[in-house]
Amino acid sequence: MVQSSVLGFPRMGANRDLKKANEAYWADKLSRDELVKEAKRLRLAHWQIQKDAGVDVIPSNDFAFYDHLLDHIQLFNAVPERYSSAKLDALDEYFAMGRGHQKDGVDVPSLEMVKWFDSNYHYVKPTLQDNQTFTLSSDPKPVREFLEAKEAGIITRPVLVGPVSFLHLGKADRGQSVDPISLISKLVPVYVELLKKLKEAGAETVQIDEPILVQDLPQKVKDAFKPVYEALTASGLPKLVLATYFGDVVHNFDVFPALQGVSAIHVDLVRNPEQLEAVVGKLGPNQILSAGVVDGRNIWKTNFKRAIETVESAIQKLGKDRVIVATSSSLLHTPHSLEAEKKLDAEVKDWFSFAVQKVSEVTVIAKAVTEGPASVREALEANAKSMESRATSKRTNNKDVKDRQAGVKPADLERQSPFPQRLAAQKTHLKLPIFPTTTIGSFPQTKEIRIQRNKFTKGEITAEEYERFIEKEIEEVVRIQEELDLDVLVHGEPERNDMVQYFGERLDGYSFTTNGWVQSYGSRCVRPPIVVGDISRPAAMTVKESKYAASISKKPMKGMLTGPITCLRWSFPRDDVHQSVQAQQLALAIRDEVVDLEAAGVFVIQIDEPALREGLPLRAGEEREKYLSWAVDSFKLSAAGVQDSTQIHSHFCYSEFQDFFHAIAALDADVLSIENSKSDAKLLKVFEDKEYPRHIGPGVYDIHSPRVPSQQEIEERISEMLQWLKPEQLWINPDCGLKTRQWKETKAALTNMVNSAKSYRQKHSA
Ligand SMILES: CN1c2c(nc(N)[nH]c2=O)NC[C@@H]1CNc1ccc(C(=O)N[C@@H](CCC(=O)N[C@@H](CCC(=O)N[C@@H](CCC(=O)O)C(=O)O)C(=O)O)C(=O)O)cc1
Ligand SMILES: N[C@@H](CCS)C(=O)O
Ligand SMILES: [Zn+2]
Repeated sequence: MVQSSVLGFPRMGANRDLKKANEAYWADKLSRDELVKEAKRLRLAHWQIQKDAGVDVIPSNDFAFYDHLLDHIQLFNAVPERYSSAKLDALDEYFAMGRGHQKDGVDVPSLEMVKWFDSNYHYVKPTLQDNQTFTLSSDPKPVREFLEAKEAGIITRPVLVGPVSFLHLGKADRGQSVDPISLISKLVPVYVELLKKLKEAGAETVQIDEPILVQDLPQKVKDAFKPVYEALTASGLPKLVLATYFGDVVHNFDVFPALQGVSAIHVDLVRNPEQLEAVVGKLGPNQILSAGVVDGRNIWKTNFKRAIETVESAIQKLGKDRVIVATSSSLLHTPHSLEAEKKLDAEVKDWFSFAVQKVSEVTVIAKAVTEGPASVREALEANAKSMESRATSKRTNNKDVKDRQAGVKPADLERQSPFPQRLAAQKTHLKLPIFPTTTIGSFPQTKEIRIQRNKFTKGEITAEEYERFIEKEIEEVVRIQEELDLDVLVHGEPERNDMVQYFGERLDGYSFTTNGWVQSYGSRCVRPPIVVGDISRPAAMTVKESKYAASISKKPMKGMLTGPITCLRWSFPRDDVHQSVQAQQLALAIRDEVVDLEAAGVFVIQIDEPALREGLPLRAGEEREKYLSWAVDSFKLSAAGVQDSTQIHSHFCYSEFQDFFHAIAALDADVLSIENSKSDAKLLKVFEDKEYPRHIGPGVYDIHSPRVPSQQEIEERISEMLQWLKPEQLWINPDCGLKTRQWKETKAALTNMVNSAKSYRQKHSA
């Protein structure tokens, strides 16, 4: 019999229940016990969904209050001393690492959070010390949750992040120089102890994720697999299913001999179906293939015919007992259920499948290959109809869009003049001081803003009433920025539910959901819009708000747009057309918006591209360069329609730009704002080394945490930056937008930031 399996289920619940519970707990509106109870309810509900659908292998320990890497940090007592010494309750210590803690005399910033591979999910980086030790927590979460499911009558397969990935995805703490992988021999005994405890609890099999196997790995990391998996596959421990996802493992086949002891290897056959044959050829004589054929990263219905063919071809070589049908990755990256979508157009709804539906898909495919297609004939016929409907839909063939794309010329990608001329024109036009201050766009999205938007969406207030409310918000944000004495103002983005969803809702070729939430980090969720056809802009999207904001202040107003790559990456893209085509369609739509903003009197325009980096193919090489070429072209096409005197900003909220610096430089943006407050300022050295000529605002404080940075702290940060950047180049801004913050901390932090800039201006003129 071919088993069906799910690698992980979304944690938030049908109605973002976990987000609501976490946030209520943080606001002292929910007790610890109530939060714990709610988490248990969600876990049980999610296991039950999978059990009811008939999934054979159901995961546990895929739940996390905040993030699963953070769970492992606490599980192995790899908690940096600044948190453990605060003597907080275990749950509060956990949240302190995730989001910082500034209460009752304890003041600790959060640990660094970075993108989970090429997804829009963020994980907390294991942050390691030179004298790092690991011990197993006294009440290990994976065991606790396994027993919880068992008590409910569900035997699960616990999921762990593997030790090699845990360390390789980590880093040395600030001021430490430890090479994370050198700690492997200290960590492995803790995994062994944990596996023993899981076995004692009744876990026969454990899923151990080693997703780094899809990346290029240094030899020493590859070498670590052998001793690790010898130890973890010793007798008396549960069987291991080693899971990889988001790429192919063929380039790491030299590691496979080290994995001979694991009972199964999971590979992503949605992303890289071509690896199937090679992987099958590399399996040991009894090893099982877990075939990831149901996409954990997108919302399209699985093409059953294609998936069944893939699984059948594995069965032909391995036999039915050595193949498992699985999701390609955890379903963490998909919304909970399509059932909640009452407003979706019926045509496109028929093309989609969210987590709950995907769970059923794995069971249908497993049944089809076990008992034959006749056993699921109805499901196969319905699926074939959906595939046919999508392939022949009018939505995907917009002649006007295609004609415009065909007419794009190389000159459309270039600004009128090189940077020095533009800079001169912008100086005259904008008259900014040295160390100019600005923010990244959004200001706090208060409860009141969300309530009003909700009322508008439900038709409880009119468009006019909502517009008036937004104008009032903009006016207030502008006044506050004037009081703070910022130099380049923003309108605050109060009208935007999300920086991508907002644009998706205004562009033709997109569909959007009412409840299709996906966790981005911690309690924060996004509702990615879905690209269902060719994209075009039926009308201006942001001009009204930016024009209004510009009209009520004498200071320069920065217009705020989301760039083509970010719009694409943070949407669910089409899988029937290359992403470069979708990006160019988006670029043309945004170009029109940029030109309209300039015509409306907005002469500083920021085109955010925070997703540019996460789109990088995971391995270096030709694919990466191809991606960067079309991605950079899309950005340039979106930005180049303006005069020299109009200043184009771009924003990236990450600091890992070394490996594609040439692409950042090629964007030719006049000003870049980047995340930097939580990384080593010496990362900025690359700007000096490469003699980067344009202006840069490395974030001077972290916006993910409610913590207020002191003026001294910000000045120290600026001083570090000035080791690598020229004063004339440096802008002073936070790491990212302020939408997740409260006003109180926002004003306090920006006051300190503006004062720091002023202090530097004085030092500079002295
Ligand atoms: C900058 N980042 C973004 C990423 N991806 C995006 N798509 N967008 C981003 O901004 N990736 C990287 C980073 C970090 N990520 C995030 C992600 C999400 C948030 C965030 O603040 N999310 C909000 C939801 C935002 C939103 O869409 N809000 C809507 C709906 C609000 C709502 O919940 N309404 C209620 C009713 C009103 C009420 O009573 O409150 C409801 O529907 O029940 C809106 O504003 O209209 C979140 O809350 O998680 C930040 C950074
Ligand atoms: N302009 C956006 C960028 C986020 S990456 C904001 O400020 O929220
Ligand atoms: Zn950002």
